[in-house]
Amino acid sequence: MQVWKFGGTSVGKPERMHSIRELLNSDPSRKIVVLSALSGSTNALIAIGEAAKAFDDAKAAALIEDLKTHYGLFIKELYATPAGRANGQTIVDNEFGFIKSLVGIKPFTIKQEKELVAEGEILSTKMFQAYLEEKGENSVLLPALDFMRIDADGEPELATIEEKLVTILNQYTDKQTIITQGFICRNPREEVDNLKRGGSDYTASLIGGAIRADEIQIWTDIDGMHNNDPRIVKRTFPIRELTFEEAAELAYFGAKILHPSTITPAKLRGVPVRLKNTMQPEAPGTLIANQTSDRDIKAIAAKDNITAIYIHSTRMLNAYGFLRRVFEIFEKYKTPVDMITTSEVSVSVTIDNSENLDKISAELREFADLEEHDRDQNIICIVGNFSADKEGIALKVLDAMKHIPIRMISYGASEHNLSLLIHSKYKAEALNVLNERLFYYEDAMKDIFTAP
Ligand SMILES: Nc1ncnc2c1ncn2[C@@H]1O[C@H](COP(=O)(O)OP(=O)(O)O)[C@@H](O)[C@H]1O
Ligand SMILES: N[C@@H](CC(=O)OP(=O)(O)O)C(=O)O
Repeated sequence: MQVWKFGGTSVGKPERMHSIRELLNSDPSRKIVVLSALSGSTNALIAIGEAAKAFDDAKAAALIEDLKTHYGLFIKELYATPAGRANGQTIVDNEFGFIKSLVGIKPFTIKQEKELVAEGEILSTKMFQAYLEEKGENSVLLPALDFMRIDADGEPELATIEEKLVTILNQYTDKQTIITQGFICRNPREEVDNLKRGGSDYTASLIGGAIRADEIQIWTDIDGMHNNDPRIVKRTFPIRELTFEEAAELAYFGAKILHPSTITPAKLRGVPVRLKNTMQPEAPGTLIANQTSDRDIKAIAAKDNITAIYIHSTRMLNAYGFLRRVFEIFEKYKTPVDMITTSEVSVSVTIDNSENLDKISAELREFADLEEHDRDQNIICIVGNFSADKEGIALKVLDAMKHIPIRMISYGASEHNLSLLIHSKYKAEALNVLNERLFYYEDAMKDIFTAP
């Protein structure tokens, strides 16, 4: 069995949903199909929630009407028959009736907000299942809220997911296609919750891991993971193969095509992940698996909104226990640290969640001196096979960056990652100069020095 996930752009237009059906039928394997909300819907639902929170009923009602109109037009093109359209209209009327009732609850709490945001995936999957039914396909809609669980820390409970899903799937052995929602889940209080923005990729990987799928395919609007951010850099190309470790580093450090946690369940259960393009299905895409390929430097990614914290020990040389005390504070505030550099008396760290920064700083000041934090920083992450015997990689990176001020460097923690901290104003320049130096320079040199 395979798990195929289609993102917001892949379900965002009626004709795209038609293409998904064709894609599903062009491959004989049984599949669990994970769908995101129509592109733009999650943002629109969040905006409705913001208006409700602010007691701005008129604004909330207007935003709801706009979104409902969008869905009304969508279903007109999605279905071919009057019966199909009537079915689609019932789905839209029911879900928007529910959305209105949610927004009417005062005060509008986080519980209602999560139920509201979940409506994006509920609508897309119900509409798609009704479309497959109209076409007489052998499919069923399986609510993710029946099996997708997170714990009190927001972490998915893989064992529970596996147990519930396997039991449910046993009832549908005759179904060729099983549709479910990405992103949404239940928390330990049984409330509707979610896996955070972009979380449908994670759903697909959790399902793929839970059922030990043959393959997980993430279908999106680009022909695989590119060697650099195509929104910022012009000359990028798709990478054919990545190891789980390389893909995890890229996703964590900003390659938007994958949710940062996607790789973990797939890697745990050894399920390969393939990134494919809905608009160009014949393109090979990117295969993420255990194998390595020989190119040393694979790709570059950038993570935004980073804050750097510079901590100096007041006890000076040979103080032990200092790092433990520092990291206990970050642990206490559940704030992950991305980059770390140390000297004998100082440690610098970066974080991307600065929600508790004031409290963290106050506790650090009890035993350390802090410099002023550097906000609006960017981590540039170069990913590849950097095993200890490889020469010259850092030289190439630093050569490319010679005109850009570097605040921190992290190299050697993993064999797959070299990270640099720079101010975000240099991000586009850094991605572009690294792209030219790391991926095109040698070829350009060959052209210059090879006699025609
Ligand atoms: N290194 C990269 N390789 C490929 N795409 C990337 C990369 N970095 C950023 N992206 C962006 O990720 C987008 C796909 O992710 P996303 O919008 O979340 O898709 P979906 O809606 O299908 O989940 C691409 O359109 C591309 O602009
Ligand atoms: N709808 C969610 C989940 C998601 O993963 O979307 P996408 O597959 O379009 O990134 C979001 O917008 O965050």
